[in-house]
Amino acid sequence: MAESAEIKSKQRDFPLACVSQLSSPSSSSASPGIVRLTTNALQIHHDSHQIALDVNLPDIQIFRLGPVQSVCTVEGSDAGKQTSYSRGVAIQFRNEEESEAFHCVFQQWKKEFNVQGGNIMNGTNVMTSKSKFDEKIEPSSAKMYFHYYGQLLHQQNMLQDYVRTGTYYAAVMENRTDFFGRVVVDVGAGSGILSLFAAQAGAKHVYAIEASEMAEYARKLIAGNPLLGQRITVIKGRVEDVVLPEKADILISEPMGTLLVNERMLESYVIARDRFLTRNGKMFPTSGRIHMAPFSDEYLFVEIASKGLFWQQQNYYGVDLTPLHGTAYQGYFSQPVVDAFDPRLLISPPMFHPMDFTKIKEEELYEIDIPLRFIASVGARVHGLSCWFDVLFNGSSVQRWLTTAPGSPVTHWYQLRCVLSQPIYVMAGQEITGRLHLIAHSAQSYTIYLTLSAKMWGPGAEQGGILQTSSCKLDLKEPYYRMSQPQAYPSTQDHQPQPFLSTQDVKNQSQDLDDTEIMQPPSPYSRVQIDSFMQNA
Ligand SMILES: C[S@@+](CC[C@H](N)C(=O)[O-])C[C@H]1O[C@@H](n2cnc3c(N)ncnc32)[C@H](O)[C@@H]1O
Repeated sequence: MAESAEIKSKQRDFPLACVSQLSSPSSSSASPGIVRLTTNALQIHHDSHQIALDVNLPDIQIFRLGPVQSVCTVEGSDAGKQTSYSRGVAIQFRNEEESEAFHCVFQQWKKEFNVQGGNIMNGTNVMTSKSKFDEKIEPSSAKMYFHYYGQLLHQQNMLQDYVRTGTYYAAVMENRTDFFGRVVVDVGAGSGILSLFAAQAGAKHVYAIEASEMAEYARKLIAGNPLLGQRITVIKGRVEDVVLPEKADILISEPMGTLLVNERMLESYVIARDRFLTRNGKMFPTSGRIHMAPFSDEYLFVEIASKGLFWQQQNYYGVDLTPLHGTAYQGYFSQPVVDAFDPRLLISPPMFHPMDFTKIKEEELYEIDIPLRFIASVGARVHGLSCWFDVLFNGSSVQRWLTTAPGSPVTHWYQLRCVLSQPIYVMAGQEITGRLHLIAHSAQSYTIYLTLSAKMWGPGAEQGGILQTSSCKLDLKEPYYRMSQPQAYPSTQDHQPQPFLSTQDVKNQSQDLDDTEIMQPPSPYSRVQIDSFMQNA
């Protein structure tokens, strides 16, 4: 690609020896048109269509140059000019426009990274002004969060969720046209798997942004797949902070946490959209929905209520524990339960709260207020609200859903249930109203406020009945993980979400499963007419 050329900076007399390999300036996977530069002591010398850069340390910064006339690299040190460098790059542009375009990007980058006198002051690609991420998130939370994702075992856990990873693969491959020849940004790339999928689908270039130490492993994985890897650039940093040299045609990401919003990574996805995506660019996933329905599960309720019994001992080694019983009891009910439950536990058709990732504002994710209204299909004690989510890949060729609904193939997200310490009773046909109010907190999660109400029939019904209301406050950051083995549901790859199976499907599956694989016996109160859900869903 690059031709040998003798280039000399007119500003400084650079001893440039020329080589003919564009990829020479960096150790790994430079692509045509991209120069990777190590940048701790970067200087730029610009003379019309020529640039020379001194580069020293191995922090990598990337400039997408567009077509360049020639690129030369040089090894050595410019001791006579009081500048030392281990490697230098000289770039000659074909015309003034290309040169100007490069300089615009370079000046913006210098400003954002506080590069003074050719040196990056903080030595990394982190902005010195307080980042949007730091304004919202406690440093201790962020540290633990990125430490978690920096470990291969946790990335493996996600990769081994075949419903998840398989759906992403299918969504990308079935919509190759959305990736072919396009610039892609992988938001929170982790191991780099989605970047590699995008490259398989023919992406022109993929920027894989990853904040944790996993970025190093991603580089390794990508370097080990050179045919794809030559079109992928891993950038270690947070999407709130890194600067990209060009806009993306499509974003790909897996930013979903429990209840869709846990981890608050959706906000980073939206920030990435505003920072990197071209107007009318695509997002994979494109939108999501939080689904909710009241459930009845006596076994779960008794299990949680019993946990606090320990604190009812009046003689624990001579100590009366009962003063803490109330606090412990409430504490157990403040943990949302994460498990895969039988959809027959639902007592009404679900409702959902939609989110369009292409339009939603980041601030709208700080507080999510959902009014609730259900009609009970059966008479039962309502023990709380169950929640799950799905996301849509709205491809140009195929619309593919990834669902985490109860009764669908189990994912590593399972489902989430908020359990009331005071259940309410409803009759079939009765209206249940309430509110699910999620307030984001600085530990990358949400406080959940749930209220469910129903009007009791019977005495007083003529006046509108007696209102039963039950409320609870939960911390999404502190769930009670109650999962057993994943259930052996057959994997479906249908294009539409199937939040519910028919009653017959559920029966058939129960017969297919070993007893040990069934999560819990159905609640005696779970006489749900699932077929009616299908009609209403
Ligand atoms: C759920 S994992 C998904 C990883 C990978 N994309 C996949 O599908 O297997 C999310 C990844 O995003 C990274 N991440 C989260 N917030 C980020 C941010 N603000 N900037 C960059 N990376 C982030 C995490 O470190 C983590 O590796």
